[in-house]
Amino acid sequence: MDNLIRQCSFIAGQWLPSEQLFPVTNPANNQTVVEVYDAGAAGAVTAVEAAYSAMPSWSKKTAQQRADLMLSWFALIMEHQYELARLLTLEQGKPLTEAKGEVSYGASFLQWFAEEGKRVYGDIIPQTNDSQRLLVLKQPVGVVTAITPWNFPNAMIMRKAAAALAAGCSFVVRPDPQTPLSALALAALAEQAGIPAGVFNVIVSEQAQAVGEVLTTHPKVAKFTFTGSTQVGKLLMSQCSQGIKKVSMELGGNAPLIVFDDADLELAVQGAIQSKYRNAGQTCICTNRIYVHNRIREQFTERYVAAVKQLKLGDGLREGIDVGPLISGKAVERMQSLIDDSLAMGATLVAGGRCASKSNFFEPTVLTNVTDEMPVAGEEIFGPISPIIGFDDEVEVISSANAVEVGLAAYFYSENIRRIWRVAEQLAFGMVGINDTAISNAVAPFGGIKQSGFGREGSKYGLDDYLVTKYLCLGSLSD
Ligand SMILES: NC(=O)c1ccc[n+]([C@@H]2O[C@H](COP(=O)([O-])OP(=O)(O)OC[C@H]3O[C@@H](n4cnc5c(N)ncnc54)[C@H](O)[C@@H]3O)[C@@H](O)[C@H]2O)c1
Ligand SMILES: O=C[C@H](O)CS(=O)(=O)O
Repeated sequence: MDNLIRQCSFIAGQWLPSEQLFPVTNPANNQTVVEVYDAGAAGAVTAVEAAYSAMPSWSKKTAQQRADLMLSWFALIMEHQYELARLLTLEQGKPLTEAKGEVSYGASFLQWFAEEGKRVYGDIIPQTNDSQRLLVLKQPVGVVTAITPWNFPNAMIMRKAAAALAAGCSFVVRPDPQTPLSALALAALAEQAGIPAGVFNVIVSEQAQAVGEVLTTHPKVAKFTFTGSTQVGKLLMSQCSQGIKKVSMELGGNAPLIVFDDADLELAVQGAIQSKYRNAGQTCICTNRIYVHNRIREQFTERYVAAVKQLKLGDGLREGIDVGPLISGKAVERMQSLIDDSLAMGATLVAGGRCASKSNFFEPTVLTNVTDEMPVAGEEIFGPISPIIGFDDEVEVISSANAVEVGLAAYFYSENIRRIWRVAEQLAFGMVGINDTAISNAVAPFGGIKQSGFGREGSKYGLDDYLVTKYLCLGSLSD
């Protein structure tokens, strides 16, 4: 067995087995990779208690001492980048090149927040009378719990854990049970790096609701952070309200990609392909709707379809694969119904559109003559389908782009600087890619508005969610 594969939850620096095992399967062949122990709600309680006990000594360390340990962890992750990537592809399916990218992207948050943690400044406020001195302290919020999704089983954890640890908080995460191996491997490397027991804990369990209850309501939890669907985010947010936990939510998206008639067409085609088919379309910021000005729609579609047909579909462990399997048979069925519904409503299938029998491999698909009324435009696809929608007018297309309940990422292509500023300022999204779709970066604030959630991960804003502001009023100082 690879030396980074673990089968037990990591709690208080211990690998804890349990009574119940469940399989982790490879979506490329539905074979069991390994069985893991289900820690259940009891394990979650033990982890929260362990994080609570670890908090005082961890928060008392200097920012430099925490940074040194975080950078040791960073170094071990990068040293084991290939092993971590292979494990990620085995459990999630993405091509190895993408998995390696995810591992280094996740690790970059350790590097970034190791430094940011050393710049958590307070304030001295000019006093309004001579007998008082007014100060502001920033302090760690306390025990942080997290629930993360299967589509980025490494980076979605590191994007939270790095900020929490840098702020002086201890951390408990429950990864999606379809993809727990990456989280457990990260825990093994945290242990090797000398991250103290109880500071970073991983709970593996299929009991989503029961574990979620603990992580959102336990009295010793100060903050909860979630990455996942808007639907589940709403439920978990309501659970957090019982104890008024500090909350951050990274939820669903429905990204428009607008190609204006003054766009660099080749740039737009390549950017749309990258954004649409990364992780087989299973990312929160994947292009979900492609709006193309009618004057260039035929040209764009021809080039785009030709590029889509070049994409290689297959097992992510194989060389030269561009698109891996979807996470499950359920995801395949959803793609098929989105396509069937769209065709029934007048869309045209011009590439792909089916799945190799009894597998999770869904062909990269392109639909044209799509309208905003079709589910494939209104819903988050989370798969390898490109809906192309024509438009004539800038005002009309901005209104269409914004006419969704979510607001995570948006993209557009134009070579006109006046249009760039006009459109960028009117798009109702947390992040906007302009003539580029590779926008994710630890130094930049990642997050959405509307029903895509709140809070920002990465950037100089990323620590705010893990700190509390305390006002000190030092009085009776005058003689
Ligand atoms: N904004 C972001 O940064 C971001 C990143 C990745 C994914 N996402 C979103 O996540 C969704 C896809 O991921 P998913 O299918 O894993 O989402 P999901 O909401 O179904 O699951 C997310 C996590 O929540 C857990 N969960 C599900 N129901 C729960 C419950 N009742 N109580 C406690 N935990 C529960 C799941 O096991 C998983 O670990 C998409 O909507 C995507 O846009 C957003
Ligand atoms: O799926 C959502 C992720 O946040 C995408 S990325 O890893 O930040 O690009």
